[in-house]
Amino acid sequence: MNNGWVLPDGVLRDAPAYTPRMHELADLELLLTEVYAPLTGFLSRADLISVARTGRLVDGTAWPVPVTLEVPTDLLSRIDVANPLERVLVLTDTEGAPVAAVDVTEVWPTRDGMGGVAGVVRRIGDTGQGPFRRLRRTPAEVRELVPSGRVLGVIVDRPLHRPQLAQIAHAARTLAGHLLVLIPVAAPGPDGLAPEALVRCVLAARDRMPPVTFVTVPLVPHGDEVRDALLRARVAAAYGVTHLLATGTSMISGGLRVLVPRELAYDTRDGQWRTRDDIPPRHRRLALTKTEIDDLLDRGAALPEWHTPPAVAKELARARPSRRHRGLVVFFTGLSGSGKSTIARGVADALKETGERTVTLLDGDVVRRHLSKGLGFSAADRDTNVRRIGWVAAEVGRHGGVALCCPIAPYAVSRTAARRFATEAGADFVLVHVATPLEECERRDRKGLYAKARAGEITGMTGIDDPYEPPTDADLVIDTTGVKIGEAVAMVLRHLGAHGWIDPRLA
Ligand SMILES: Nc1ncnc2c1ncn2[C@@H]1O[C@H](COP(=O)(O)OS(=O)(=O)O)[C@@H](OP(=O)(O)O)[C@H]1O
Ligand SMILES: Nc1ncnc2c1ncn2[C@@H]1O[C@H](COP(=O)(O)OP(=O)(O)O)[C@@H](O)[C@H]1O
Repeated sequence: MNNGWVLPDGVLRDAPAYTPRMHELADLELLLTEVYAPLTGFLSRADLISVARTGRLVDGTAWPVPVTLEVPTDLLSRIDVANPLERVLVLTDTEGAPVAAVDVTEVWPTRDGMGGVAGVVRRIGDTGQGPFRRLRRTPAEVRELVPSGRVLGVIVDRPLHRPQLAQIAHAARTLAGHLLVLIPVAAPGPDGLAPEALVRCVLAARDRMPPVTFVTVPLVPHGDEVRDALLRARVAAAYGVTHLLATGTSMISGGLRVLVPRELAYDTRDGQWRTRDDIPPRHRRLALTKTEIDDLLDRGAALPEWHTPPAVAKELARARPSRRHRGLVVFFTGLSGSGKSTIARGVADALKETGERTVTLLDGDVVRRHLSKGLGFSAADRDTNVRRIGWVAAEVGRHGGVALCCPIAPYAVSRTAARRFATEAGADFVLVHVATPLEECERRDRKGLYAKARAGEITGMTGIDDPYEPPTDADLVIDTTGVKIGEAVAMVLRHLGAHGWIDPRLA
């Protein structure tokens, strides 16, 4: 898309550059590939107000969601909207490679240090690489691939098991149309599956589908269920879908015809999936719920073949390995001297002795000497320190290892970030609050820091004159006062064993 907009190279070279946030990059790609047509850029303030009020742009075109770009104000100070040669903003991908230029026609303050930007976008570079990139087809490419006639669209944001596959096959047969499967990939799906894992699961069901074309779409929710459903329908229509298969509870069509599938159940008499009410109760097996499926996967049990094609089950088991094989971050938080390192070391030793898991210990001193070298104890530095630890721990978890982290981690936001990093990496996260009270930590005062802080020789000591926010989301709380070290370690091992992360006999 270049919108007839030609610029001298020098203008692009000197223009300020910015990497938008993930959801903005997703919108950008949909603008550039004309999936969002007739939109050609990020919306103006007047359009945003109009969309919020009426679901229409100022010119009356129906448009369901805000499509916005926010940029730091210091970059905006280099933009002069009155001068076409000085109002160009270059947008780069997460690696910093230029993707698009915005012809900025309006800017306005949004929140502290950030401003909204409106303007037409033009592609100036590739949107880059990524798994399954070849499936990011443009509407024009899809139209080439799909035979003329009716097109049944299904937006697949969860793995397909036999009941959904039977619904799709039935709808395609009824419609006598080609099947177009759209897979949203900009962010983890509602089941928390990484996009590439979702695509693998969907492709694994390919031979159970009627003739089909797959497209991955960088579609992210914009925060309103009804409007997002309208957007999905619009996007489907842009790809040439004529009929949309309703999934979940959403029956919103946005002008498309919608097919509402019946609830199917498994008939044990002949192994067919058919309308639930057509099967006598004693021969009827209902589809497994998400909780039942997760529970089977967590325990490493095979998903039953009557419910899930083996190829899909295999991909799901890879995406969500049993807890005994899944990455795990055990994150200890508490005051200095509460016992975090001592307990973590005991847990590490126990795991190393059995050899059942690989262990990385991200201990305070070592971390501060290497990973966080140069950081101090200001709020910002502590936050950076904890996020770095959380990031590294998540990478350990991504590869199936156990990471044990023991920073004070006084701030809830930093701990929440660490939890998010782990979850996004497909690992589990256990927060252990070592809740030994200050008096006991101070009594231990292994490094003499509390005494120094009381004497006023040092400042900013956690618990004395620096804050500690006790967690409200701890999975395990241990006060080590009067507790033997071995018992505190055993409490953690028991918790890990009871929830399936390690052999319960280890405790
Ligand atoms: N001002 C101040 N406040 C708290 N702690 C201090 C401070 N200055 C140095 N130390 C020593 O540093 C250790 C804590 O570092 P952390 O990396 O765990 O802290 S944080 O999570 O970044 O807040 C901690 O060690 P541990 O006792 O092993 O926790 C302290 O001994
Ligand atoms: N049940 C217990 N668990 C852990 N540490 C204990 C326990 N009882 C006494 N301690 C002592 O408390 C101190 C805790 O120090 P450390 O593990 O370095 O704390 P932190 O890492 O939280 O700063 C150690 O000297 C340890 O021997």
